[in-house]
Amino acid sequence: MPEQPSSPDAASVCRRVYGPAESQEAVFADVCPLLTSFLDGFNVCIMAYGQTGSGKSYTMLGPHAEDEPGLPSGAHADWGIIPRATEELFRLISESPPRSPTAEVSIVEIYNNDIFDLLAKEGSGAVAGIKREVVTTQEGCTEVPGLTCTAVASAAELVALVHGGLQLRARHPTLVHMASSRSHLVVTVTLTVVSPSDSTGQQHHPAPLQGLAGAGKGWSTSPQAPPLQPLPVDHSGSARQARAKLQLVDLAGSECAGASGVTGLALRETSFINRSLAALADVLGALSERRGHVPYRNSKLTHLLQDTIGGDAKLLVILCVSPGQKHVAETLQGLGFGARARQAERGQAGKRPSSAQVRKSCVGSASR
Ligand SMILES: Nc1ncnc2c1ncn2[C@@H]1O[C@H](COP(=O)(O)OP(=O)(O)OP(=O)(O)O)[C@@H](O)[C@H]1O
Repeated sequence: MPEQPSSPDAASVCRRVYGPAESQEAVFADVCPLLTSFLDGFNVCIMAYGQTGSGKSYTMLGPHAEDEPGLPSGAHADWGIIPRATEELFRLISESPPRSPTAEVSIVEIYNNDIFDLLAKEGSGAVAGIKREVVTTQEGCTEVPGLTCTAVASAAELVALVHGGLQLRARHPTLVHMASSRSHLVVTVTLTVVSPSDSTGQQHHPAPLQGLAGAGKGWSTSPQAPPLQPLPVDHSGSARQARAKLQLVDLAGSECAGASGVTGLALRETSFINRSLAALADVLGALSERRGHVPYRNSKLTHLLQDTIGGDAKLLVILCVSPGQKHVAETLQGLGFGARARQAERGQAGKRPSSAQVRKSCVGSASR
């Protein structure tokens, strides 16, 4: 893909197009503000979408992330969004007031429309991808009963867990990509702020996190972050909890079975991948058209991401496209997906309790 949008389509889809020589750092600079939003209490989703082999895993994780034993010390030009976001997140948390949020992480892959918990341990203590289900709670939030959520206190801990999860992720060589990911990877970071009640039993608002980001706003008072009602608030006991969710998603690649030459099991995987990506496009389409019904439950992927792509959440889609002429059909298909994501910016989710506007953005990324 050329450095500048080459067609009205590309120009209208993308907020920003990154050329082949653009650094990981430059891409992350545009992602970074969403971490501030997360710390302000918004649910946030950052996902990479594109055809197989176009650079999604590179963008989200970095090169050979499955081989990297954790977050290396010092600067690393090749780091992808997940290690960079993790590091930035904990930097911001370290600048928070004394009542800082606690962070938990869960890591799942969605393989053939089944959710596997990549942090779950068997009785022997070995990590094994255990199958889970996603449900919608009475409050309208998504939940995965039994999902392993591990408390993390540093970026290194979190990235080490991601590394461990990647060891279990399904991969399969295809004609297009020798190390093709056959599943969607979803890393979920949940921040919890607990605000204790005072001696009268009166409950305070959750501790403002804005000090972290210097925005001067709190979880429930920020004029720049008005739509905070949808945050699940747990009034159990004497403390009040507010949670915000960040989902970092490395999608499996869209794929033309003819081009990738897959057969048998891999062909079945391709079919599930393409169906779930179509379901994601349908959800974005429904959001952009402000339809009353958003078909989140048509696939496990969209059901799992419901809290961070619908309602008042902030979604950032990075489209990875191939610079090769022979991939132009896939590139156009990716731009079509991006256009839906972009249009959803002004849409509303029908099932969310708040009618506040959905805020979404789309960033185009050309892979090298
Ligand atoms: N910007 C880049 N600079 C250098 N190498 C890159 C870049 N983007 C991708 N690559 C390399 O191209 C190859 C394919 O990239 P990657 O694994 O990220 O593709 P993918 O879109 O995740 O593929 P799949 O959907 O099949 O899993 C990898 O070897 C990766 O390191």
